[in-house]
Amino acid sequence: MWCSRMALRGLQRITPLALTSNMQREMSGLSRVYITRQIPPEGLKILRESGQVQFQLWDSDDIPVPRQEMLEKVKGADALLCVLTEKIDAELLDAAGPNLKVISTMSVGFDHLSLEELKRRGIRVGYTPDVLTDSVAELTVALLLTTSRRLIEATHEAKTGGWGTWRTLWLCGHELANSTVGILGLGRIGVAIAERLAPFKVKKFIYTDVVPRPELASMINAEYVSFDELAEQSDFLSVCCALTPETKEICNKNLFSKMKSTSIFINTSRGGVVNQDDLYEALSTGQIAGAGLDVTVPEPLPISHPLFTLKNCVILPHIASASYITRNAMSALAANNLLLGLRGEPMIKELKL
Ligand SMILES: O=C(O)C(=O)CO
Repeated sequence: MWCSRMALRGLQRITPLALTSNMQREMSGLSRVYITRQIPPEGLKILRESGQVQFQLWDSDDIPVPRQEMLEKVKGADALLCVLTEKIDAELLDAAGPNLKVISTMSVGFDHLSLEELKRRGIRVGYTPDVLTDSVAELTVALLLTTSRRLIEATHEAKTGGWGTWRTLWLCGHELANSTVGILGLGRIGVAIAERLAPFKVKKFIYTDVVPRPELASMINAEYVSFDELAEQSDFLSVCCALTPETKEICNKNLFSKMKSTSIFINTSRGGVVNQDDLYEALSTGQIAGAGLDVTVPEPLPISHPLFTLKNCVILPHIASASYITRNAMSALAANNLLLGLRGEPMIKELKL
């Protein structure tokens, strides 16, 4: 059902069957929005109270909207609010039709959006950077320590009888003190991770990117190095770059073969930047010491996947931004971007296409 503020208060029932969507829109004066997921309450509240839109949503957080359902439901919409599991491509934009003016994604990543198509059609795109930086940086540090200090293995041993006497080299890991931490793709999140790691007495931060980022680098005293130098020198390598055609599977056997056998690889960006077969090889042969992944291809990673068999690989189910505050902030920002976009005003966070 399309829900406007009035309808939600039970003052008005939408929608006489004989009217086309354009007629309904013109009569109500409200823009039509399709929301592809049950998003956290802050965003829904903003949309409801705006008096600007009527919306219809896929009312589940547990199952993504089936593609066919979405293709039908977007017909005639003025705006879509989506999450990262929905592919917004030419087929979907065709299904939505010419009224569609705004896509607002509740994510900082935008690899699920066909940007060329959106640009060609003059559709504006909102996204949600910044509000999730703290949460993602925090989780990255947690994952890094969990992997490097082998916490999952350790709790498993403690629970299952593997805890014998105190042993001199049992469950030894790698420490951050005096280490070199490398960041692949320096942006807000990379800086926030480094700021949190610095108090662990990291010796040096290095980074690589398409071009040097002196302003960001100066915040964490990081040195710009080549891709190969990053691989060779990092004791901990944290992937923070966006997934683009250029970064697809950039972490492959070429990178892993240059890393130290004591190095820890961490990925909280997108699974697609890693060649998982090459990573499995590097982990299982001891080419690198361990990997912590919050993101994989596909998601969810099938439980039969070989990476799950490795003790030195910690896999999380894409939860880097999963704190109540952050997810509500993302939801609110996505709603506000959408409303501003529909009014033809600058969004709070808009992708430059
Ligand atoms: O916002 C994103 O892009 C995410 O991956 C959510 O953590």
